[in-house]
Amino acid sequence: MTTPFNLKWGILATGRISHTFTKDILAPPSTRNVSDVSHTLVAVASSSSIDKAHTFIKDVEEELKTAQFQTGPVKAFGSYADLLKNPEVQIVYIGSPHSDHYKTCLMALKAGKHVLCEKAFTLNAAQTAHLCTFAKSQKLFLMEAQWTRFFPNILHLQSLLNSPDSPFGRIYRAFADFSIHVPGPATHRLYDPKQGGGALLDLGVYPILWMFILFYRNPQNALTAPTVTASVINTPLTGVDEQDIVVLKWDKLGMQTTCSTSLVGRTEEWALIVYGEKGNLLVPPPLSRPSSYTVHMHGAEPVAHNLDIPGMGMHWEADFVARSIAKGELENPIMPHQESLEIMKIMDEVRKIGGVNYGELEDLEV
Ligand SMILES: NC(=O)C1=CN([C@@H]2O[C@H](COP(=O)(O)OP(=O)(O)OC[C@H]3O[C@@H](n4cnc5c(N)ncnc54)[C@H](OP(=O)(O)O)[C@@H]3O)[C@@H](O)[C@H]2O)C=CC1
Ligand SMILES: O=C1OC[C@@H](O)[C@H](O)[C@H]1O
Repeated sequence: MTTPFNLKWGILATGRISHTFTKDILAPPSTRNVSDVSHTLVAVASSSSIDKAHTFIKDVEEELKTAQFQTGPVKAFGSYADLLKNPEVQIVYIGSPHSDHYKTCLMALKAGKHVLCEKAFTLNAAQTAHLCTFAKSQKLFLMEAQWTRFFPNILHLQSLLNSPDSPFGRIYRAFADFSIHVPGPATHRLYDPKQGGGALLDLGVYPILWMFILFYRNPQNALTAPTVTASVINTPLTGVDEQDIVVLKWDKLGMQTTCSTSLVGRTEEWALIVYGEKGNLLVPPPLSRPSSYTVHMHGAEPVAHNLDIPGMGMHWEADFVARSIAKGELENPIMPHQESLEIMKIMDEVRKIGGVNYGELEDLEV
């Protein structure tokens, strides 16, 4: 048996999702039948206090100990810049708010680190384009953490729907929705324009990315971006988008898809319905991590397929990142730069229609 490629991670930001991601990547790869790659946590940084980094490490270690997982010595830092000076760190995971992604990605790339950055990648397409070009010029790996794309069953669905012999036949249309119910307060990350708040960047990215999973790569679509129309309602609380309805028209496929998202009135029952000539595909909420999908062929009983997800399921994207880095790839073919850019362009268009902008945070710092 060959030794697995081990990737050494630094975590930037000690919030909710960094915690989930860190626990997932430290679960033994054997728990998900993986043997070619493994992950080590070498450092954690908080932008606000070194105590938060220490607490984060302690909490993760405590939780993993209970499950009898092992971590090695982990260094704590009180600033992102300090962690980036650590030569042991090969890649950073960025779990800060949307408004911080561009600045921190750029800083990490300038420090010579590979980067996996949470969704939404940046505040706008120009920032994404700049990061992708810069990462390539530095020969560094860069990826937006669209983790849902890496679930084995979702990769299976992707190839099924994009195959010339798709069991669903011609697809007529599809509806996807990711809505939750968080009616405030104005200081909440989702409402705060200084953190890149609003439904679209946080949740609306998922219905759009599902349409990319299912349709963008269809051979007949020839990697053509859809045209976009949208309707947006902004919240009186802070002016960011509370509700977005986005219609994507895929001319080469002769179909259109609806993507909706809202911070109030959460999705019930089905989050995605794909209507096909021979049958329908139904996916329950949340679209970030559905626990099953149902195939309902016309004239037959619906068949539910459960997704077996150890932990939260964020390790799968990390495994693919490790494989890319082991091979010297600068982007991963499952989540390539071009798709992040196309999705960001769609969201730019929607924000333009809704008049939502983040002021100087949208500038390009170089
Ligand atoms: N993939 C997924 O399923 C999910 C992804 N996300 C994404 O993760 C990111 C963070 O979300 P989440 O973890 O819920 O957010 P949290 O508010 O829980 O954590 C964000 C962390 O970012 C750091 N930070 C850096 N700059 C700022 C700033 N200006 N204001 C506030 N915090 C800052 C802070 O850590 P410190 O002080 O230590 O630097 C903070 O704890 C977002 O991009 C979001 O879209 C969120 C939830 C689920
Ligand atoms: O990515 C996400 O998925 C789950 C949501 O609850 C969260 O707000 C969002 O950031």
